[in-house]
Amino acid sequence: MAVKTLTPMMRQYLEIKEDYKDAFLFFRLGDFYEMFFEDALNASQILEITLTSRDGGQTGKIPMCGVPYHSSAGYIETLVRKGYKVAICEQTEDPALAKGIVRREVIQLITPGTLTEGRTVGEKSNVYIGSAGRTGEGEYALVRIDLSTGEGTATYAGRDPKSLVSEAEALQIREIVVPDELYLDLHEQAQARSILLSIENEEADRDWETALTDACPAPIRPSAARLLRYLERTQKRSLSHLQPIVYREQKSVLSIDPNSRRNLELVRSIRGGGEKGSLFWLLDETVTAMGGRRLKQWIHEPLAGKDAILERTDAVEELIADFFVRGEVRELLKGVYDIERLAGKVALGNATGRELAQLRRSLSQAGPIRGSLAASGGEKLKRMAGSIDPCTDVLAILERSITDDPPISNKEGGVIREGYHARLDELRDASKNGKDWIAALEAEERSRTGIKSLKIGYNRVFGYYIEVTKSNVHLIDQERYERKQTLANAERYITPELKEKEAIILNADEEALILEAELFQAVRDEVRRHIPSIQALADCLSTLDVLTAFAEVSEKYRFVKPVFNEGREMKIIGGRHPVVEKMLDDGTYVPNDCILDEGSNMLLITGPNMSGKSTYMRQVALTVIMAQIGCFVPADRAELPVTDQIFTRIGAADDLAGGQSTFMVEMMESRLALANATPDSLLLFDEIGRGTSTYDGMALAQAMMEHIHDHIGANTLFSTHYHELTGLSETLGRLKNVHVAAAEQNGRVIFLHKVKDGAADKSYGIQVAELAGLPESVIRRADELLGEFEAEKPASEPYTEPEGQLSLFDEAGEETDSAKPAGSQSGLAGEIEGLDLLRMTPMDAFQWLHGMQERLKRNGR
Ligand SMILES: Nc1ncnc2c1ncn2[C@@H]1O[C@H](COP(=O)(O)OP(=O)(O)OP(=O)(O)O)[C@@H](O)[C@H]1O
Repeated sequence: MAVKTLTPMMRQYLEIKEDYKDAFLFFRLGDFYEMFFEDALNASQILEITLTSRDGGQTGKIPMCGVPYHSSAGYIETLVRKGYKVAICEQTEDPALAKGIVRREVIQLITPGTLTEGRTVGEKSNVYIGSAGRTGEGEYALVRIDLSTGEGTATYAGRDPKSLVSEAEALQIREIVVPDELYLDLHEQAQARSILLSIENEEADRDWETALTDACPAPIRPSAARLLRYLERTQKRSLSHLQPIVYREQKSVLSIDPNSRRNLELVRSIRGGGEKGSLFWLLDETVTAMGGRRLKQWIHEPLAGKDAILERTDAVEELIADFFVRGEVRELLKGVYDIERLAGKVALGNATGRELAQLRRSLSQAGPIRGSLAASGGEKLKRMAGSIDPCTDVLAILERSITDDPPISNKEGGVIREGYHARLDELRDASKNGKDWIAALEAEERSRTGIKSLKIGYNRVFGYYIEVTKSNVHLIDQERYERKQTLANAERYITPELKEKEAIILNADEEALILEAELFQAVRDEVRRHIPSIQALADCLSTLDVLTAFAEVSEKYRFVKPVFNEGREMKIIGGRHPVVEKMLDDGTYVPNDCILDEGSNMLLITGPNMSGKSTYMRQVALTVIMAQIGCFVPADRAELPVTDQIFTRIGAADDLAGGQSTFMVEMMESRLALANATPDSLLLFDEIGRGTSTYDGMALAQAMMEHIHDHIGANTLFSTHYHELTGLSETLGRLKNVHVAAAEQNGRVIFLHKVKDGAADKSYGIQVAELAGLPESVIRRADELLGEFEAEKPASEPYTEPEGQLSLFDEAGEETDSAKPAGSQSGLAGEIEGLDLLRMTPMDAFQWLHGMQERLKRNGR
């Protein structure tokens, strides 16, 4: 484009746009933000606003669209939510004083990871911006910061792009800042998960001591530095509320891989995707937004150290015991606003008078909360009381300076309290006296002239005026009144005294507004100096909120305090799935025990479809997680080890977004578990291998169980429909069979949901299908076919006699007669034994099987 031929303003636009090519440039023009060229074409479509054009000088018409300044927030949010960036370009000098074109600058770049306000910024959710880098060792470092609250954490996140991006997704990161060289590596994965990648190659030159906690390892630091640089560059505001970034050492938390978090429905349910039905939903009895966010963080990162866990569970126990203190604390907490975000707003410079009043109200609750905890009998609660600093300095400043009920916006004044500043009081007095004088004048003029309808009004153009209807004009003193404006049926006048008072009032008002803005700014700056203590208080109160919520739910749902042992034994008596139990809501949930010990730490769970196998497995995982976030657990009694990692392979949440097939996801999750699990881990495998052919599936399932048994030794729950696998308990010493019981009544299956020792005897597949309402004809036919299959199959074939089937895989083979296929196939076992499976491809195996089948057919003839 021939830039020279453009108007000067469009040249200014293009110069600024040059630096923000990847963003929508909101260019301030009077009361509008305008967009031009491509931006206008795209935004008009996305935002469904009218596309117009503007004269661009010799270039002709330029596409343009705009949104009013006052309602811009919603439009900005829409664009950012959709993954775009918006650069806000303001006029940075007074148009009245500008020589030529008004100076304009981008004052903020709003991106998906830095959107701190708006409808869609959930109160109880964090908005994280992340930053990734690669360490010398080839591992990814992942740092995240919530700009609205100032908190930041850092971790290592695996070695491949997929694990990094899915970890970022699990950590609710919406945008990842990366250096150039990582962009291509991560691009595809990030796009699949709707995470924006932004490039930043420079590092911030902030004081590093304050940006990171000491524990943060050196390889992570460059990622943090780039993130801070990006924030400095895009926000162009004070970031003084950013707290030191805390390093999350993998060992200190119970690690749950992203798929497992999803599968276990920790913060979101799989069906529907909302919070309802998740563990968070069940436990969230917090009363502050900060508490809600803290609870989510805890659920994301349960603890893995006994002492740290006991700090929490002991406090919960004390809060349960002290009903009175708990009630009082919860009541007081209800008066606490989101001080963490309020502190963020103070730092970012956009806290209003009303928000400072909210901060004041919140701080005023801290003292009583501390008092209440201190008066309780509990040792932990007393200790918590000691760590609450109610920020009395800040409270005193706010009490002195801010009015009781400031208006939503600061524009009209009314924020600074009377008595706070002598000059402001004087000005307000002057204005008030002037207004009183005018009110008196109105009364006086009415009685003097006898015109009842005479009134004194005000508008911006003419200032104060005396208005008299036309029919009364003859009654006034024409000498004293100067006519200023004529309306349809009234005349407006001024008098010299009125103008004199007007000058006093307007000057006083104007000066008062300016002074008030200055005073407010000073108060805000003063508060800003105390941000670290406000954040410390926010930290204490959010923790307290979550602990009291734990006490509430634990009492309400009859949870018990878990006992942690030093070993790996797990003894859950009368355990329940807390969410399913709540959903049933009729007391029909059937509690079950789960005992894993030295002798048997692997359970192979069989039972009909719908009997409750997967619910049972999930309840064990949830019990472990609840215990390790410091909550009580849904059981009559629970003795638990401290688990270091949980891996699950539970169906339902297939990674279609990531472009994986069901079976592939299953295998990848299994690989993750087998590669990373330790003896202290908990593994849950729900129907492994069902995504492929029966033999493949069964073979994989058995091989995995053997591997876990022989090489990992972790507590493991394995559910299966392959009854053939139940014989494995004979060879794997620590594997125990259990089944979820069902009964049959009049040909119909009845689910008992009770977990019992031993393997299930029947699968009831067809009965369950009948329950699901499959057409009767199909059910009848299936029954018929089942009868045929069972009758046709020789004793040695799968499905009829578990032991027989199993022996096909049995190394020894010759132990049972049934292992030897009948008659002429007597060499089969030997041949199978001779196969070098590790060197065979699936195709080889298939061909071998095919050949074998051909032989059998020939022999049969
Ligand atoms: N202990 C229990 N008490 C009461 N109801 C239960 C219990 N366990 C499970 N249920 C109910 O049974 C339903 C099916 O449970 P679940 O999905 O765990 O079965 P499953 O055996 O894994 O089934 P499938 O093999 O078909 O996947 C659950 O939705 C729940 O409503």
